[in-house]
Amino acid sequence: MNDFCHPTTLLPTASPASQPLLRLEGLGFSHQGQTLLQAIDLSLAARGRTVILGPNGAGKSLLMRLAHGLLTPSCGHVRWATHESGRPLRQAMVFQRPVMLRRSALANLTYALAARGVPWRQRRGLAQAALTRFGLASLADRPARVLSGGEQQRLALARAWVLEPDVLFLDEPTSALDPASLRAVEDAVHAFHAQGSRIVMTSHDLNQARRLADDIVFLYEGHVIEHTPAREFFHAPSTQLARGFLSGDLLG
Ligand SMILES: Nc1ncnc2c1ncn2[C@@H]1O[C@H](COP(=O)(O)OP(=O)(O)OP(=O)(O)O)[C@@H](O)[C@H]1O
Repeated sequence: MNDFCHPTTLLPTASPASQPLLRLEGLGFSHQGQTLLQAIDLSLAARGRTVILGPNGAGKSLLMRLAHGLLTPSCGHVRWATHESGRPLRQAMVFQRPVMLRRSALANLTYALAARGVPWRQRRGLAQAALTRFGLASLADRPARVLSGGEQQRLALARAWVLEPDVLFLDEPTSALDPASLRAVEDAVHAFHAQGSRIVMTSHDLNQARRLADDIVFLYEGHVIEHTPAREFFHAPSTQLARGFLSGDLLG
């Protein structure tokens, strides 16, 4: 048992749809006796684009992985709303370094559709439409793993696109991309948002956060220091830590 939180179990119990989309309650994560995230209480509204900011090692990726269910919290609760029908929300995640199957670009998408239970007759058409949407139609038969970094990131976005996620997590999706690829990713974020996906992402690019965010979660040393509308965060951060971070004084 950790000494930084009360013993508890993960209860990913669905909340009524009228509740916030996601609630993190007393969330903590420790590893080998080291506390990496502590007492995270966070509520995300049903719509919008949240950008998680903070210095290197603050716990941004950990927070997203816990929310997405890739990691189990040491304590606290992750509570997702559901659809009115009771069906769980569909989630997808795009990583800094795309994880591609050893198959063609097209097959990476049809495989994801199969895993989602989409009938095989529909898979190829949906996959081709998504490749076209992301400017990858001419690369459909190329092995996904030989694509360039920017192409792979667009393929990862296309793979998320075909799954029509209610929630899309993006973990530093544009680091190591050139300006054109960065622009393509940001356009995709707008497109996902416009078609109803809830966006939760991390970034080290403050200009990108200004362009994309509706609200900012500012993390420091495993704690949520601020969660405020983006305009407020950038114009009048309420903590010294956030001011230091924005002025470049706070190094990771
Ligand atoms: N699965 C894991 N198990 C144990 N420790 C982890 C795990 N993932 C990350 N950590 C550790 O947790 C701390 C926070 O890592 P995290 O990747 O969340 O930081 P970050 O804020 O995303 O940093 P960066 O901006 O450098 O990507 C680091 O010390 C890291 O080594």
